[in-house]
Amino acid sequence: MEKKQFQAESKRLLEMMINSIYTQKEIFLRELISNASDAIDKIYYKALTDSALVFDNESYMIKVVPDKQNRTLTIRDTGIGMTAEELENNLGVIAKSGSLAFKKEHESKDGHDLIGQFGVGFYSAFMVADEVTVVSRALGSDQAYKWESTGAEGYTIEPVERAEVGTEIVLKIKENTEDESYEEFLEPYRLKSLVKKYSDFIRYPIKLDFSGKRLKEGSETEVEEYQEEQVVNSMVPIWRKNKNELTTEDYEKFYAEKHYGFDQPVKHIHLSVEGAVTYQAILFIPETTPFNYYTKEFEKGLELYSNGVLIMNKCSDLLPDHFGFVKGMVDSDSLSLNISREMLQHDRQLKLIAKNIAGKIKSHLLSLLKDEREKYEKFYESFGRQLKYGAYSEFGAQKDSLQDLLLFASSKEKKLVTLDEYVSRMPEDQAYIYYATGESIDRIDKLPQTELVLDKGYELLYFTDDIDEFAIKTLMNYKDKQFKNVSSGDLGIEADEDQAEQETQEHQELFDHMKAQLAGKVSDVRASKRLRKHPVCLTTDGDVTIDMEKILNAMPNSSNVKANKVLEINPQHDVFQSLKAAYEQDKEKVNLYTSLLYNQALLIEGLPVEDPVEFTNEICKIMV
Ligand SMILES: Nc1ncnc2c1ncn2[C@@H]1O[C@H](COP(=O)(O)OP(=O)(O)OP(=O)(O)O)[C@@H](O)[C@H]1O
Repeated sequence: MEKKQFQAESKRLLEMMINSIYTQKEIFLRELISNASDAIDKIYYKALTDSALVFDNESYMIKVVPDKQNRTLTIRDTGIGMTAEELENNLGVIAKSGSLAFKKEHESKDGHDLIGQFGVGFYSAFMVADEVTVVSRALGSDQAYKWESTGAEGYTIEPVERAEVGTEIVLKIKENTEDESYEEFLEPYRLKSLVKKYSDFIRYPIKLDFSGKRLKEGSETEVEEYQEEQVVNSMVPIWRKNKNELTTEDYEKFYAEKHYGFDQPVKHIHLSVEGAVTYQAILFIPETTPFNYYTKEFEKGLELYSNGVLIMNKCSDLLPDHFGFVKGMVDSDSLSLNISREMLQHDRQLKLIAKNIAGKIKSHLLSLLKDEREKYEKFYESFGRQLKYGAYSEFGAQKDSLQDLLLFASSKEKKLVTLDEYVSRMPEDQAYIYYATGESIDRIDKLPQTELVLDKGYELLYFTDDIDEFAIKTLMNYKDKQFKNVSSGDLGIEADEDQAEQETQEHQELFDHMKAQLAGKVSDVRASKRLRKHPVCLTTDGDVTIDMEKILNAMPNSSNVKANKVLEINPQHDVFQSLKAAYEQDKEKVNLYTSLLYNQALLIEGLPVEDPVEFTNEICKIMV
């Protein structure tokens, strides 16, 4: 029999294919199953226009048969088959896709879209096989043909007998090497898991035989041998089903089966979008943070399917960072895939899908916040920090779309509130949105700086997360109301300003004396407008607050940021009377008091005293 040579380009291409196009050997099964599914689809198409042909779903299937003894793996289908000419053209010429030609001839409009388009998938078989044999009988023909090849050397075609229409591809699986085990492709359970991974939603049943030993039904000791055929794929993708037919349990089951997480998602979003882009998606908002979520190891992304076949496990381009917690999948037929299907060629479609998805996620989160507050708060506990970080990063590029999703603890009923809730109940005379920073709500409540704002009956937001103040500084304002740290120089509460200024002027000499003593530590000492019961506190002038100073300086490579600190003294407090008296009689005592008051203010702020030994000595001095 004459051995035909692959065309010269084909020969090179085949070598390239076997060695470099695909990164994973296991995808050969996906490619062969996709071809088998295409071949069945082609009968379906023909039946649409040929009344003599009846397409009844029952008769069509794909069977995968491993044979360990002969070291072969067979993929058999009941599809349209190939004539000798088609075998020659489709399998003898690499990069020639019979499926693409067929697709052009039969424009599909009903979702039965063929998968093949490049004319290379078949050759991935040579990644795991030394020899590939294809026996095929075309629809409408009595004669079958056998195509056989051991790779780059060429192929033979000869007539053979085959009872049914369809194709059978037999792979002679390679011997194991030191680094590679090919044998795994002869294990039914491994094959099943590959079908589940890549081809679960192929429309036709994919069958595999399983055999082994098991306990006889009803008996606890008697063992029997069994052999059974199982359909291993789910066939109908849940995302192609009508939302009305699905229950929350169906979605939760899908979430668990797909190993998206061990938790129960707080919400699922089922999308079926048609228009500028066409895609289906099922997205989940998880409840709990994956253990590595806030680390570099975490990889965001959605599963990407094209025509029901898995293309990419984690397509990160589909999700913006601030929604990186979302799990799920997208299936679109309108993507341009590259030859190995491992990458997307033009990302215009993908960008459109990603933008569309981000909008949908946002609107679903907003409706969760509005209609199911408790669930939203649960979600926010896990991923709120991500949203705040999203508002802050990229110089606030996303702040407008994220600000309404933010929640902060508030002094009113000690609950989480949205910025909108805060602003909508602000009294008319309140000019700013007030917040205080600290380690915990308890600590903040004890801060002297909060006294005036709370006395006024204004609501206070508690910022206990490092990112809070940075996020809010990026927002700058919300509904035209600026944010104001209760420790900032000017609180915008008018009534007390004049009096404080008067007091500062009255005692200017004393304050100047104290300021000179604290040179390099504080930029000013003045009478406080905000203190009620406490004698002293630290505030800041300018943009950098004490908390920001702490956070920025704790970062690696910090550039030693300094907040402009101001020591505020409460002129109504008894301590101030002692200070005044000392200033008139004993300057040394003033210095001692100044140092003590400054160190107290540091402690209240949660900052370390600069010289603890000196500080305790000073306390002893006033005790004796
Ligand atoms: N099981 C099969 N039954 C019928 N025809 C087949 C079968 N397998 C392959 N073919 C034919 O061989 C052609 C080449 O297959 P191959 O997998 O190389 O490329 P493809 O499926 O067209 O494109 P892709 O590279 O995108 O998978 C197919 O287009 C199809 O016409």
